[in-house]
Amino acid sequence: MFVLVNLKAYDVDPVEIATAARDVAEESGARIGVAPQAAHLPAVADTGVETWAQHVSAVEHGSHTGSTLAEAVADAGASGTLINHSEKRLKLADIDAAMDAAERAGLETCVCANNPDQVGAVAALGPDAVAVEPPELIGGDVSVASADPDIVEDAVAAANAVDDAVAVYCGAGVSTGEDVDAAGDLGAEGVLLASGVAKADDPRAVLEDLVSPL
Ligand SMILES: O=C[C@H](O)COP(=O)(O)O
Repeated sequence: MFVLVNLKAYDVDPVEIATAARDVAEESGARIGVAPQAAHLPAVADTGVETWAQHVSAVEHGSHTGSTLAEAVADAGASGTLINHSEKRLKLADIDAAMDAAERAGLETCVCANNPDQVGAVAALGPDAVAVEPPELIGGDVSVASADPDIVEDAVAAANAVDDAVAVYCGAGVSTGEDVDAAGDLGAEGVLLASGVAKADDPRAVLEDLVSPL
């Protein structure tokens, strides 16, 4: 199971969380990634943790002020990127172009989707992974695996029907090892989470708990 921690725009110390994630990954052998703000990518990558971008734009080098260029993200130390997060949604054509940009830059891709139908649609574009996240559960206290297990199983089925090489992650409300375990039981190969770590008093303890069943 991959545990991918998205720091969104939370008021956190990204290096402190990245350092904790690196240590917990090393101690447990679990795969943990951290996706900070784009400006924090180099500092987070310098800790040695697996570093992801939260977004890349559907652009190449050129006159694209304000964009997040995939090549710049890779130069900053990221090895992967989220695309189409529920809080940064794109049109299908732009998801496709952002994936092209990520692949051009050598970034692993995880395309987010709200439901199994969208999972099937974006799986057809050939990302490395898709992450299903019901928007109404994002930021809440109840894990998607408990609140809506069917959506995870249906997302796995939808992705497999299109391309069984595409890994399926799930997210929203994940904050404990029990949640990670339940997600795995439903067929997910990873979890995408944010507030459970970013808003915790002790992020390292949460990370330790998250990987405890792995
Ligand atoms: O990127 C992470 C997801 O939106 C889940 O966020 P959450 O763990 O705060 O529910």
